[in-house]
Amino acid sequence: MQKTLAFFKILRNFSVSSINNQIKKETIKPSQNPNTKGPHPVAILAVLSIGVSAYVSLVRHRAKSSKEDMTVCFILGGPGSGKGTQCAKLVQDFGFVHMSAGDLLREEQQRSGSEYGELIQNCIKEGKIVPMEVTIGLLEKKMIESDSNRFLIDGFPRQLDQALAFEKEVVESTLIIYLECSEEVMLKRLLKRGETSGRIDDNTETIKKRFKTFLEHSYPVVEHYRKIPNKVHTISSEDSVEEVYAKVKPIFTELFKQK
Ligand SMILES: Nc1ncnc2c1ncn2[C@@H]1O[C@H](COP(=O)(O)OP(=O)(O)OP(=O)(O)O)[C@@H](O)[C@H]1O
Ligand SMILES: O=c1ccn([C@@H]2O[C@H](COP(=O)(O)O)[C@@H](O)[C@H]2O)c(=O)[nH]1
Repeated sequence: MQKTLAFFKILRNFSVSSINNQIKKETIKPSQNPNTKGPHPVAILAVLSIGVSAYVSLVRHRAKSSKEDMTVCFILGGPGSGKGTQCAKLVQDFGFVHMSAGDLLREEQQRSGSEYGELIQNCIKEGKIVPMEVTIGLLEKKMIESDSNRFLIDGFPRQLDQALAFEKEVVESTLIIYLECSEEVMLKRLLKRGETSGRIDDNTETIKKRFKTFLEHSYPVVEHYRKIPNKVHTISSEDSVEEVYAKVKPIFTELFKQK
């Protein structure tokens, strides 16, 4: 069952309080850490209540999926390379659940009461990467809540340590699509999108920072997976949406023929 979601690890890890604890571990000195004397009763209650609903989802999910059925694909590429656009088409043709890490973070940022709102907003504005405990927690939650066994993870992992953590703690990826696009084309697309998107990072200053972060931190993820034969499918995404999809679609047709 290695390829199946590590459900019990998820139950162990997944909960807002769990994310809190992991982040607090990084920021609270041991002498200040209230957890050193054991979990706070409120934390136990939170874990229990979240755990019950997660367990219900788990039972529903497990009934529908087995490890052999799980398909988890990372859709990677620079900002504006067309990841979300291609994912939308794959959802229609192959019934994937599309999980955009950026969208999940923006939702969490806007969720009233989120204690990560400010952190996420600052990272997005500066084109920086949000700590992986937050992102992986949100991805896990969405996977647990879903009844599907086909997932497209768009724009994650953003960094090699995220890739390693996700594959160890959650599930191994099936394949990776890397959409290759020049900065010139991506900049043009993002500025056009910025006319209507309302996104705080679709502006020249932030886009330049996002390009830098991509090259320094995210591209090494692609290079890492390229060491595994046939794992990464590199597709030029400079052509029209339909032309790009004509290269993407057969990869999945072939994949599901084998499954
Ligand atoms: N092949 C294409 N040709 C022309 N425009 C495209 C193409 N693919 C996507 N676009 C447009 O470019 C913009 C960025 O596309 P999309 O949101 O899919 O990229 P992304 O890689 O998901 O971006 P981000 O990482 O910033 O979320 C959108 O406005 C989209 O309509
Ligand atoms: O795994 C992730 C995904 C995204 N971010 C942050 O969000 C913005 C926007 O991401 P898009 O994929 O372009 O929607 C990105 O620049 C990061 O700041 C992240 O930290 N981790």
